[in-house]
Amino acid sequence: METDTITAISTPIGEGAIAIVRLSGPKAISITANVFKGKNLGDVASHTIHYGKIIDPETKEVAEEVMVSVMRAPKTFTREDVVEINCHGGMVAVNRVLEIILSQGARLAEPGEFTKRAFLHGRIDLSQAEAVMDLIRAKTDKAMSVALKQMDGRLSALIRRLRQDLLETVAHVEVNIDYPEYDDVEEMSHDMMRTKSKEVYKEVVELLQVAKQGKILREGLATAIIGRPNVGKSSLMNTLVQENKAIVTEVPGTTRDIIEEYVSVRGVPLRLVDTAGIRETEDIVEKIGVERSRQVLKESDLILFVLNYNDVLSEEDEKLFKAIEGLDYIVIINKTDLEQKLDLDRVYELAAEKPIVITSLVKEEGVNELEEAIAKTFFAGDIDTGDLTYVSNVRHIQLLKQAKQALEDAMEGLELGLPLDVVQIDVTRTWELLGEIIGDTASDSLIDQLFSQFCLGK
Ligand SMILES: Nc1nc2c(c(=O)[nH]1)N(C=O)[C@@H](CNc1ccc(C(=O)N[C@@H](CCC(=O)O)C(=O)O)cc1)CN2
Ligand SMILES: Nc1nc2c(ncn2[C@@H]2O[C@H](COP(=O)(O)OP(=O)(O)OP(=O)(O)O)[C@@H](O)[C@H]2O)c(=O)[nH]1
Repeated sequence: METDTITAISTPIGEGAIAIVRLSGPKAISITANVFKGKNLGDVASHTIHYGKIIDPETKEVAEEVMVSVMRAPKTFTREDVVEINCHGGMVAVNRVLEIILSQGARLAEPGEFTKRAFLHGRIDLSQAEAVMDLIRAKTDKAMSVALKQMDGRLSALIRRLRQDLLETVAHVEVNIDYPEYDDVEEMSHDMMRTKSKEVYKEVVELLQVAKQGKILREGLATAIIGRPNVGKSSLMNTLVQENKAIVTEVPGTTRDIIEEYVSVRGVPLRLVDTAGIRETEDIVEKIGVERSRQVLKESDLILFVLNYNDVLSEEDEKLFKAIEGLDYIVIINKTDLEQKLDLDRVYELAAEKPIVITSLVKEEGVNELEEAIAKTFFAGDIDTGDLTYVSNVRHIQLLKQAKQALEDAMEGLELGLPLDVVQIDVTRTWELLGEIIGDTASDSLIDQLFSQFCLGK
């Protein structure tokens, strides 16, 4: 059965200068040629662009004035024939072209289907495809550089090398199982398995060590600003936003509007989530109690707890300290331009080892110190996306954790002197888990699910 030719609008919905209808598949060129008035697209060289008009096959009228790019397999995004019709921006014109293309036998692409074809045809692996999505969603420079490196195949190359090592070990052991009469082979295999497992283990642990940072760079730290009424929470939010504004996204929620402000503090993306829920944290403890407040606040990666220098420590403040015990938080003592009423000794006692920053937001004092404290909470020193391979995707982190466990099992088995064919099960399992990251051992349903999260037209 011939592969379908798929099509979609690959530019964002709404008005723009130009909008692109993309086609991929064996009939991409002939379908377009059927409705294109201009050069015969069947004859043009690959990777060339042509001016012409799209003709409505029913009315024979000109539907759009366009530029058409023709790219022939296999050197294309999907490794199939690809055509891109550049239309005038505006939804009516592009939709009309899309409908005409659909009427000629192309089918509407599913979300992520172009990228999925690139994956199925081996141009990119699964982790690279996921990085394409990350790149689109990147909110800060650092997040983008992590995604670009993953797209480049850096993580893939590392994973492939580890899998190759494991495979060789397993192959070695297989030989041993086939020829059990040679004692020294048994011992050699044992040693090799131990050495290799340890080596791979070390690299998996290293990947996981920076993964927390990778995830932060990719998703941003969900940050809550809490404190009693009037302590300066909004002022703090405004200060951080004005100084570090990255991108504002308004996500119209179904029940209520959530406004997310992304700020980049020394390269650390903070997602300041300003929801009704979090704004209410001022009296959240009163309303729902310490334990439940804690459950709510646990959703945040970072809590900025603001206190008033000009007011005594209240029972409410003490309760808030209880609610955030053990979470990542920074205490901000604000309004230091006013008279001291706050019992600082008590604050230091309650905050224990957590960073405390003194600010006067009206005077713009202490903001630098606060930014430094934020950066230091998650990254020792400056963030360097240079040489490290950051795993940032939750799915990859999950798989690496499982691989780490399987390797621990293997190493324990070796210590206990279990037979090699038993230990080998754990090593093979590690090999499979790592393969899932790049898609070599991923199931069809997982692949479908991952690509369906992509945007339409990508
Ligand atoms: N117009 C347009 N712009 C775009 C894209 C696109 O599909 N169309 N891209 C879509 O994301 C991105 C570019 N990514 C691409 C990645 C690979 C190939 C590609 O054809 N690769 C071939 C060979 C390339 C060559 O060496 O000539 C290959 O790897 O075999 C094309 C685009 C961003 N800009
Ligand atoms: N003197 C002084 N006033 C400040 C400082 N920071 C904020 N304020 C003032 O304190 C008042 C309350 O500040 P907000 O930022 O609205 O405080 P909030 O915690 O968001 O208040 P609620 O929304 O009521 O919970 C405003 O009048 C601010 O101008 C400061 O460092 N010194």
